[in-house]
Amino acid sequence: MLAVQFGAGNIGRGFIGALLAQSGYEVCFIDINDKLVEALNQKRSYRVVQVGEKREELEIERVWAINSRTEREKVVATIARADLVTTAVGPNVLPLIADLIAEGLRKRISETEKPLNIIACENMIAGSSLLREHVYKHVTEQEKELFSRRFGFPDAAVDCIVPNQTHDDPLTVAVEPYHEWIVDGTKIKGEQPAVRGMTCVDDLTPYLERKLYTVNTGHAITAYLGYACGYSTIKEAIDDPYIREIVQKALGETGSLLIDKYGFDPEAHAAYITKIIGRFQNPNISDDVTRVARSPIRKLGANDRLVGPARQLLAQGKKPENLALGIAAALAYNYEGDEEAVRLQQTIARTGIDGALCEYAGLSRDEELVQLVLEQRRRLKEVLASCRSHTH
Ligand SMILES: NC(=O)c1ccc[n+]([C@@H]2O[C@H](COP(=O)([O-])OP(=O)(O)OC[C@H]3O[C@@H](n4cnc5c(N)ncnc54)[C@H](O)[C@@H]3O)[C@@H](O)[C@H]2O)c1
Ligand SMILES: O=P(O)(O)OC[C@@H](O)[C@@H](O)[C@H](O)[C@H](O)CO
Repeated sequence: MLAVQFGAGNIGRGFIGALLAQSGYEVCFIDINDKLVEALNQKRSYRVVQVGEKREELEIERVWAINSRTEREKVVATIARADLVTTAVGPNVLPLIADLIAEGLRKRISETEKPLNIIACENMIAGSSLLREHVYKHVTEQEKELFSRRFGFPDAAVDCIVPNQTHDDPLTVAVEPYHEWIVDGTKIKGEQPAVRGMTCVDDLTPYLERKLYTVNTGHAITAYLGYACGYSTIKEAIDDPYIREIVQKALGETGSLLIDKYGFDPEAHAAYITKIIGRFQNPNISDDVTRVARSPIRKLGANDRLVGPARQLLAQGKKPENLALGIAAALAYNYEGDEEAVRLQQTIARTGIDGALCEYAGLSRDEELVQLVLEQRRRLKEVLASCRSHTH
């Protein structure tokens, strides 16, 4: 069995590629990073280190790579004979790989009738559906019909914290021991892929929203408040009782939404939140706040981890003050090493906070959430004055 994994980065190697290889797939990584591609082809294996209470090392074998910048034909031919295609490249990159996938699927149709599933493992709502839309921009109406019968684009939720790596060996990747991979089983074409650790469900939305609006909401607020308070890592930030309290309250807000919408058991959900905060505190992982805070414009998107739940709560007549504080902190994110942060600050300088929320979060100036965020900006100043890094 052959799996094609777009993205040989942190989650690509540390989680998706590792599970695929452990399930008996030969894994072909597609990436544009010359160093990674060369190293994978030279070594044909890499090490995954699970760092929890216990440390466990796994050698991931039968892997190789193709550089999609220089070897397009090879990528197309490999997709044509693959048994599964997955991606972990970042939501903004999905449109950039769509033409290559379309070409690969076109070639496949000329060679075999076997169905194929393409699963985008990105932190977003309906990532595979979005990838399908982009792929369909590169095919004819007639091809679309055949593609729809033959190729599945099941959406997925993936959860495993994989920080930026700092080993001498460019392929070794340290990951947390926790992981979850849930796929929309109703959109799979042909047989369900046999992947260890992957669960197929009939209704993905509750799982996807639970993950994005708990793990990623909490993570983002920790990162933006942590950055504002001068912390470097997620652990340092969440260990500040002031920040932890706000994160806990924000997750109480998203929790009330999720319990209401999907009927999750309140006690089980409270335990889920506790577990997640414990994951942020993992002493064996050093996760930079700037990794978790990356791409603030994407993270301020209308359905993303901050604005998505905040808008839904307001529609229910609730006032998500802590989410709004998180949004205010995201808007204050001015890290110069992040291209989106720089653009966000330029937009704010030109149009104000409300202008930026209209442009990036799809809000209108008179919307309640905009007012709430403006109010919470004042509270942000108090937080900065009270957090431990400033009081010590
Ligand atoms: N790291 C995590 O903890 C984690 C967990 C769950 C989900 N995710 C999601 O997985 C995705 C990737 O995150 P990551 O942390 O692994 O990022 P990363 O930057 O470590 O990896 C992304 C990889 O994609 C490659 N890439 C970029 N453009 C490409 C292109 N045009 N074609 C092929 N490859 C290309 C990069 O070179 C890089 O190796 C994101 O959507 C992220 O939200 C990450
Ligand atoms: O990958 P992003 O930029 O959407 O979000 C940053 C982190 O919150 C994210 O990568 C988490 O580590 C991951 O989603 C945990 O499952």
